[in-house]
Amino acid sequence: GHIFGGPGSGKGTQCEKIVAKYGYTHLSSGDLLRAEVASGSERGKQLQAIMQKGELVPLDTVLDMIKDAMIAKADVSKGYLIDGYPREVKQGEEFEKKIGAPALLLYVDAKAETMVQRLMKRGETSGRADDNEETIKKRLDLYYKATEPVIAYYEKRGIVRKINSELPVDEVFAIVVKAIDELK
Ligand SMILES: Nc1nc2c(ncn2[C@@H]2O[C@H](COP(=O)(O)OP(=O)(O)OP(=O)(O)O)[C@@H](O)[C@H]2O)c(=O)[nH]1
Ligand SMILES: O=c1ccn([C@@H]2O[C@H](COP(=O)(O)OP(=O)(O)O)[C@@H](O)[C@H]2O)c(=O)[nH]1
Ligand SMILES: [Mg+2]
Repeated sequence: GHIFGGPGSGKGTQCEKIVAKYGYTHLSSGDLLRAEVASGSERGKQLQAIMQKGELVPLDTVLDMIKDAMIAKADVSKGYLIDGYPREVKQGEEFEKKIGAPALLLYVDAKAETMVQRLMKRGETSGRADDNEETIKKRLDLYYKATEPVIAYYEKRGIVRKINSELPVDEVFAIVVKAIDELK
């Protein structure tokens, strides 16, 4: 399945707990991109510039990275948990064409104000170049403009489970567990 939500909504936090309980293969598109940046490659340098501005990396680049990572884990995987993807409707369409439809979309939802607060706090220690006020604002704008419409696309298939991530982490996780177990 996919886990979906705005910047700082708690995707990464919930993914860690889901992986510990269910053993799914966690693939975060943001983490894959940051790994490429950390490698110091030419492509990494281009990605770094885009991410620092809070813009979206071209669709094919991200999809290829996810696909390669899925293939690399295919023989040991109990299922995939894809974090922070798709970021726009077109990406969702391409994912379905090249890989397949997700079984579930966990939509962790928090208020804009909450997300900004969490990211500012995370920025004190994360070392992430995009956890600063200016970039956070751009990531949020882009989220509402380009990413949120993805929900409507999947809602038509009845696979969206919306979860209020304003609650404490463990309460959010209890709802996540229910959504996953209902599916099994
Ligand atoms: N109160 C509360 N805080 C949370 C919850 N989930 C995450 N946080 C805090 O919010 C911050 C951001 O959470 P992440 O899990 O990194 O958010 P993310 O959605 O992965 O964000 P990106 O990496 O920017 O995509 C973290 O530093 C957490 O401590 C939650 O359910 N409740
Ligand atoms: O599928 C993706 C995932 C991430 N990004 C880029 O990577 C950054 C960080 O993404 P992440 O999911 O880690 O954090 P979020 O934007 O949700 O705070 C984004 O702002 C984008 O620039 C992207 O372009 N496509
Ligand atoms: Mg994250």
